[in-house]
Amino acid sequence: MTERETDLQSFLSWFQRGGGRIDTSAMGFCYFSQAEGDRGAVALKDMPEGHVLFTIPRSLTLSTRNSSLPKLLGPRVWKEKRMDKGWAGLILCMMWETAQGLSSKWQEYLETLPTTFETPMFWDGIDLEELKGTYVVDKLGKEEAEKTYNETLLPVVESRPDLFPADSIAVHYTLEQYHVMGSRILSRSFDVERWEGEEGNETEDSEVADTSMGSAMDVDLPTSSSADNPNHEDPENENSDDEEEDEVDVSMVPVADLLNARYGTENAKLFYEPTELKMLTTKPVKAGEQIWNTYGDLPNAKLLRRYGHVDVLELPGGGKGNPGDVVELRADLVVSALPPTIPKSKVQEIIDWYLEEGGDDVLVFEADMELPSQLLTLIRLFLLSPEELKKVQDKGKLPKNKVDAPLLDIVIRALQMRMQEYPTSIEDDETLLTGDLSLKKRNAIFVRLGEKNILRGALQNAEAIRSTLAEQPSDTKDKEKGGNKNKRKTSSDGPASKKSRR
Ligand SMILES: C[S@@+](CC[C@H](N)C(=O)[O-])C[C@H]1O[C@@H](n2cnc3c(N)ncnc32)[C@H](O)[C@@H]1O
Repeated sequence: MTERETDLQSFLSWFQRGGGRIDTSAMGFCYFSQAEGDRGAVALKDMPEGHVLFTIPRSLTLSTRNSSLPKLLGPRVWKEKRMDKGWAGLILCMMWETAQGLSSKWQEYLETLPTTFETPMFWDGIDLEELKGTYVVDKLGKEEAEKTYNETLLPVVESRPDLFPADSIAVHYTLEQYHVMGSRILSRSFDVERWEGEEGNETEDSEVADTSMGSAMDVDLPTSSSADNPNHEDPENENSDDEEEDEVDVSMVPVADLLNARYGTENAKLFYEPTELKMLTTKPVKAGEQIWNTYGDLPNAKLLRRYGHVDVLELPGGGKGNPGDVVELRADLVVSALPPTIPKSKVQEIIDWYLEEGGDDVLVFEADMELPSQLLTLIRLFLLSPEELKKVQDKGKLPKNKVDAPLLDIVIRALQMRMQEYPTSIEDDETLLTGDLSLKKRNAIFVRLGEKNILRGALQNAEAIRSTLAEQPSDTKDKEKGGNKNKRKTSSDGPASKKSRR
């Protein structure tokens, strides 16, 4: 047995001693290549849907509810110091539990968690250059994380030398450790819904545990596999709804976090019960297949940013990539693509009104290459006459999609400008992928190539609609709505009710 295998075995023994149960006749853990996720689980026999692969006592999950640190600091201080907001509290608990060494209940678990990551958060400037054109770097949230560390976490640590001895600060409570713990949470935590009446829900402790902002994987009610508990976004970038925060504990869930995920392959999911969590198969699984959890079939940009890997599958239209890819187009780029004849003051007024009405500041193109309806709506607003615009504003309703040549010209210009944000072409990237590449570079190329392919498809779609319109008699041109009568499609859903959370 290699050293890594021995470590994994001793971790699994710890798990079982703590009350965790694994059906070892049905499932085993093994090592894949790093590009394929390192550790993972495989089925040892055929299993039907609903087979219990393993169970985890709630007491073995690591959260601000289960760690003793919040109680030692005191619930009032915990809240006052904003340890109940975002992930700072859980990060501090994980740091503190690590510092406790053998006396921490989770020592063996914490020792198995990664200390290095393939996520761009840890890349140097040269590697980050490979992501130019994607919005990944803008969303890393490194500065925000550093601010939270310096302004929120460190003052707590320095205020209680009895809990955080001075000589341990430089070892366990550093900024580097803060990023490591944050990355562990980002890539491995679960939103675990509280069970009604669970200890602490009505007591002072429940206030202590009211913390959560984001996590990696879903947990479902035992009775409903469709009742998704949607993932929050990362804490380093976004705020989540307080209501949702009240209902879940962001938790590190030993063993459940050993499962990898790949687009469209989920065959197991975590369900919660009053005292334990259960990993069940969600479809029949054959012996030898990998057990896949779901991370939500995310686009490669998000997978890379959160988890440090990308999904590369055969695509229906040929080539390889992630069918869940998307590309984002910022509304300010749409504004830059407008004809100079539209006065700046009008542009600003329209943008302000559009955002107030719930329009999105980022327009998302998906792999189906459809033109997002919000994009069409936004551009239409700029093309309305002052009278039409006033009518729309008086009604307080965004206009319906109407696709015509002036609108498509702007769409095409915006897409071309977006494409120019990438320093390399699609052909460059395809050639690069045939060579010998570092994992980081390969992953970055798949992210940007997936986005560019969508942009190219959307551009071709827009050009095709424009040509179809040009061929039509002039009296029918303006009547086309949303491209329905054209072969190529535009998206038909209305504007989102919330601004995008980036
Ligand atoms: C929840 S953990 C899964 C267990 C992990 N493989 C391990 O060795 O501990 C998530 C991490 O696994 C890796 N991973 C998961 N799915 C993957 C995939 N399809 N391809 C490559 N890496 C994957 C990524 O590094 C990700 O951050």
